[in-house]
Amino acid sequence: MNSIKLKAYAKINLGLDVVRKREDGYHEVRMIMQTIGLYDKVSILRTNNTSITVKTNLPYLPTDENNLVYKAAALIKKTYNISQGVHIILDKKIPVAAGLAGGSSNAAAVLYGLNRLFHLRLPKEELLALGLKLGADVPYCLIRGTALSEGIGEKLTPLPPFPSCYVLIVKPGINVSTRYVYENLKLNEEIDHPDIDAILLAIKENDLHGAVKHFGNVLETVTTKEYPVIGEIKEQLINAGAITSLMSGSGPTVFGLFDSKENAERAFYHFKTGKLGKQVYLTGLFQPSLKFL
Ligand SMILES: C[C@](O)(CO)[C@H](O)COP(=O)(O)OP(=O)(O)OC[C@H]1O[C@@H](n2ccc(N)nc2=O)[C@H](O)[C@@H]1O
Ligand SMILES: Nc1ncnc2c1ncn2[C@@H]1O[C@H](COP(=O)(O)OP(=O)(O)OP(=O)(O)O)[C@@H](O)[C@H]1O
Repeated sequence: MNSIKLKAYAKINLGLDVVRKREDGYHEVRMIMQTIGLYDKVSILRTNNTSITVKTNLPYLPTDENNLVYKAAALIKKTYNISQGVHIILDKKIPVAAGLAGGSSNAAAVLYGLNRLFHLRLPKEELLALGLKLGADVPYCLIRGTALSEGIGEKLTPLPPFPSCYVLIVKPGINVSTRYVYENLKLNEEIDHPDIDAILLAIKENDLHGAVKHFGNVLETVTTKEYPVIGEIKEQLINAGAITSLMSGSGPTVFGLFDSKENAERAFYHFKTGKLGKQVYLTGLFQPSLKFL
């Protein structure tokens, strides 16, 4: 095999709670993760030289060692002493710096792909550990589906599939750095913590409406203050018939879940033709039948 083509899916956080700040600056989290149908295409080709080259459809993305796919390939090459080079073609559709783990998902695809291409036969634990070196969301992006994520994102517990629904993604035209959001989070008594255990219970009972009642993201306390557009999108999603609306990850993307196709399509049209959403996608949940790991 000389090449491999993969789909790298985006995630949303159905619940995001921060338990405490660790001494190293990272935060201990409890999150419910969900893969959605929006994906980037990642093609990896073995070459006749020793270098890593990256090509992407987005001119503003780095193609050097600052791209997470480059980092993932370099990590594999160095760790397993591989001299052969690779060329990676990245066709991006997932909004960048959006809270949808686009870069992390691309990196996970490269780890998985190179494990296959170079016949490394790495055990799951080893791939997950390599993933964590690249970013807190990368291990989850290898597992995919519905999962509980704890620690800084490395303690993963697969969950039963979240009940089926429509997902509307609305990203306003602002960029938010994950690091900035965590650094500015104030964990005081005023913070409203989502009830992650109640969401877990509802998922086990396949209770869509029961689950969404408990959704919440503590990182909104940082971003909605600074960017009121996030709150406006959340409100408009509810007015358009969403059964819940929430910011994903560190934002600024907001998602709405719908139990009716008609409402979801009407809301899609509303945001597509409106001013608040720069990038708008109507998709669904993605439950992989074939897991990366
Ligand atoms: C916001 C989420 O996307 C939710 O899924 C993740 O918690 C962030 O995952 P990520 O973007 O893969 O995070 P990394 O690339 O490892 O870290 C980016 C920055 O976020 C902060 N960070 C990240 C994860 C975490 N549990 N605590 C943190 O404080 C750190 O300051 C770090 O400098
Ligand atoms: N393959 C990649 N795809 C997207 N961004 C990348 C990639 N490699 C490096 N980056 C850089 O990483 C930054 C964050 O990108 P990304 O799209 O992964 O953020 P995110 O969706 O907020 O991730 P998360 O939800 O994990 O916080 C961007 O500023 C971008 O320049």
